[in-house]
Amino acid sequence: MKLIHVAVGVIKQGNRILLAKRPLELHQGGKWEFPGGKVEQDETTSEALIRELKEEVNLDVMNTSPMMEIHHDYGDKKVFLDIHWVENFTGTAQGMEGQQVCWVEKEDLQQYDFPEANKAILEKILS
Ligand SMILES: Nc1nc2c([nH]c(=O)n2[C@H]2C[C@H](O)[C@@H](COP(=O)(O)OP(=O)(O)OP(=O)(O)O)O2)c(=O)[nH]1
Ligand SMILES: [Mg+2]
Repeated sequence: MKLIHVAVGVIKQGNRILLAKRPLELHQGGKWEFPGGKVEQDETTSEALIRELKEEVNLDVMNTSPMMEIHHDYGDKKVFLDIHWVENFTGTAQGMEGQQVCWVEKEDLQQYDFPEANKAILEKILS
């Protein structure tokens, strides 16, 4: 099975984290995610994340810093999530692909339905 390298951003503003809802037709559709997307050839994770966050949520990101890496097998798809913190950015978050986005207080994150692989990310954010 193909392994997909995904750049994922935990975007932080004060005590809040940005979430986006995955469109229903996509893999893991209908669940909440930390915005991001596939890393293309010849791109670093940070470059991919900066590109994706502009495309998906219209944020201009200055830099990112590595947070954790997760390998997960969904059965129909294997992912390598390369997760970075994003704290330096400008702009107002909006769902550029029609998806819902929202800023959520850290303490309220557990009320949202995430893909299975995200459990460890939540633990890290709350630790
Ligand atoms: N962006 C993001 N993806 C996640 C998270 N958790 C998680 O398991 N994933 C998985 C779901 C998808 O299989 C994959 C992300 O793929 P993607 O966003 O680049 O691709 P996509 O499904 O939107 O498809 P595409 O149209 O961009 O090709 O990683 C998360 O928190 N954020
Ligand atoms: Mg995406």
